[in-house]
Parts: sequence; structure tokens; C-alpha cells
Amino acid sequence: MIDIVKAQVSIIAMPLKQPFSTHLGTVREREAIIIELWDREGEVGYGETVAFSSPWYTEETVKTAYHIQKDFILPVVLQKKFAHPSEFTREFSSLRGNPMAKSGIETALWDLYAKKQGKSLSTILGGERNEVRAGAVVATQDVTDALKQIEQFSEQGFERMKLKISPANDVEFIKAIRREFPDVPLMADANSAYTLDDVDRLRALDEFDLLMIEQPLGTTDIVEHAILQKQINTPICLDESITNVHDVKSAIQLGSCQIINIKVGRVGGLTNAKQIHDLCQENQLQVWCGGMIEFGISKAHNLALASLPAFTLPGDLSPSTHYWEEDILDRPIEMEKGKITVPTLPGIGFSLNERRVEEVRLHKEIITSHMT
Ligand SMILES: O=C(O)CCC(=O)c1ccccc1C(=O)O
Ligand SMILES: [Mg+2]
Repeated sequence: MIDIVKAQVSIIAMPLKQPFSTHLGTVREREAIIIELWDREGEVGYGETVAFSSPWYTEETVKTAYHIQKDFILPVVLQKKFAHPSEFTREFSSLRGNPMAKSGIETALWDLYAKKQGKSLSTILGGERNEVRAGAVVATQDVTDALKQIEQFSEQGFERMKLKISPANDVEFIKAIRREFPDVPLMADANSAYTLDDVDRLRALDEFDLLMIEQPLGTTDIVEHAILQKQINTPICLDESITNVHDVKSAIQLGSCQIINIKVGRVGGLTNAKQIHDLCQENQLQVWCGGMIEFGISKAHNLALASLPAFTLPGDLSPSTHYWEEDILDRPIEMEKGKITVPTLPGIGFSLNERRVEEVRLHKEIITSHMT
């Protein structure tokens, strides 16, 4: 039984090494909520809430997630006992939406559960890979910058590059990159910058041999992506549109995509992420693990998830030093020749570097079971 008696919620903030720009705006500093849950025997589980400071990618923010966690999720988690972390998802099915708030806590329960079993989170989830393939995101709207970044990322060994595109920055931008790097594995992410009126523009991207185009149309759309996929050769990958297993069923039924980007936070935790993985595997859809410009706790959860068999494509998985001067883990996550080793120690295989967390912490709150 998982019997949580104490929770510590920390809001941290750190500048990115370089700005991360999309057509929706620029991220220069990253806030996140780090969750620590202790059970009655003193074992600790770690989770990270990946909502951003503002609602540019999805509706949640650090403040909404904090509110939902503190006022609705943690009081229940501190009262209830869970036989298995998957019970969390059922327990909070009547708490609508707020997947990142849920995920921040659910993932901590998974870490704790795996540690209690003395097994790695990868093993507990059914992982089969001992290393995963890393991919880099070129998040600049400037072609000179983009060329420089791709050069650098290739030297570092990243196995694919993802370009952030929009109607203001697509055909000419990709053409300039393809001229310099004819063979680099390349994909594009539009973060919903297009509509069906742009079919000709999107068809023009077919000549660049992109591995896929991620989320070209509306953030909640499943139907129009199916219409688009019939008119372009580049495989469509859905990100924002997939929030639960039902969305995946619809996308499969309609032929809305060939690939799915699974983000633990976007789908409300590891239980749902695994269920989506299993469904994609049964239906021969390829999946990869999406990134949220995250700190090491979420990175470690991603490594465990990406070790599952259907994660055949390189993900938005990068070492600790990719975005951060110094991450918050006891030791950095490292990449070697484009691969990151899946930890074999119990749970996520990392703990927090308390000194570093202290340096970057804006706020801390401890909640115990006799307070709720
Ligand atoms: O974590 C990364 O390496 C970046 C991944 C990325 O592109 C991204 C980062 C933040 C929000 C949305 C997205 C996205 O995939 O659309
Ligand atoms: Mg995306």
C-alpha cells in the first residue's frame, strides 16, 4: 500500500541557456513545481509539474496547477491509501481537466511505488530498452541561428532535429536548412499555426523529406487533420490534440495522424501515457516522447516511459545541460553519441540536489496528513 503522510511542493525558476522561440512567443525563464511525497516508512517519490508560467501551449499555468494540487489533489492523496499508482487516475476522474497538475503528483506516486518494489520505473512500466534516442528542437525564427544550432546539435550527436515553423517561417526557412543539411533527419512542429486554407502551403513541404509534421492544425482538432493527411505526403504527428486515450481512438478511426507525440503531463500522468502507448502499439502507430523544456525529474520520468517498445522514434529527449547551466538532480542526465541511458536504479534512478533546489526555489510548502 502507498500511504503518503507528507508532501512538499516547491516552485522553482531557472533561466534557459538560450531563448526558446515559437510563433506563440518566447520562453526565457522556466518555472516548474517540484513534488516530493513521503510515505509512512520515509521513502520519497519525486514528480515535476510541467505547466508553464503562462497558458501558451495548453490552458494550465504554474498557478492553476498549484491551486489544483494544493486544494483538490493533495488533501485526498494524504488521506487515501493506494494499492497501485494507477488508482490515482480513477480516483481523480471526477476532477475535470488539469492533466499537468494531476501528472505532477501521479508521477511521484509511480516513482515511490517503483522504489518500494526495488525496481526501476522503466521495469515497472514494462520498458524494454536500456537506452533511448535523443532529439533536439531548433526553437528560433532566425535562419542563421537555426543553421548554427543544427551544426552544433549534429556535432553533439542528436539523432533528429525539430524545426518550429509557422506560415511566416516555413518553405524558405526549411529550404535554406535543407541546402546546408541535405541528409539530417528533420521534422517540423507547427504548434497549430495553420488552417485547412493552408493546404497548398503544407503540401509544398512534401519535397523536404520531413520525418513528420507535428500539430499543423487546431489544438483540439481531430477531424481536419484527417482531411489534411489525405492531401499531403508528410506524415502528421499529433501533439496538443491528444489529451487522452479516447482522442487516440478517434484519431485512429479517422486517420488523423500516423504518429503520436506522448507527453506525460499533457495526458495526465504515466497511467494514461502507458495506455496510449499500448493502444498505439496494437494499431501500428509510431510514438515518441515529447518534451516540455523540463528539469531533471520530468526528464527521468520520460526516460522510463521512452524505454517502452513502441517508442521507436527519437523523442524531445536531451541531456541536463541542453537547457540548464545546472539541473536539479544529484547527477546530470548525460547523452552519449545521441543516446541516453535508461536508469536501472530503483524508481526514476535520481534524487534531488537539495543545494541546487534551494538556489532556484521561489516558494515551498509542506502539507502533512494530519493537516488535511
Ligand atoms: O523539451 C523540448 O526539448 C522542447 C519540446 C517542444 O517542442 C515543446 C516545448 C514546450 C511546449 C511545447 C513543445 C511542443 O512540442 O510543441
Ligand atoms: Mg509539439
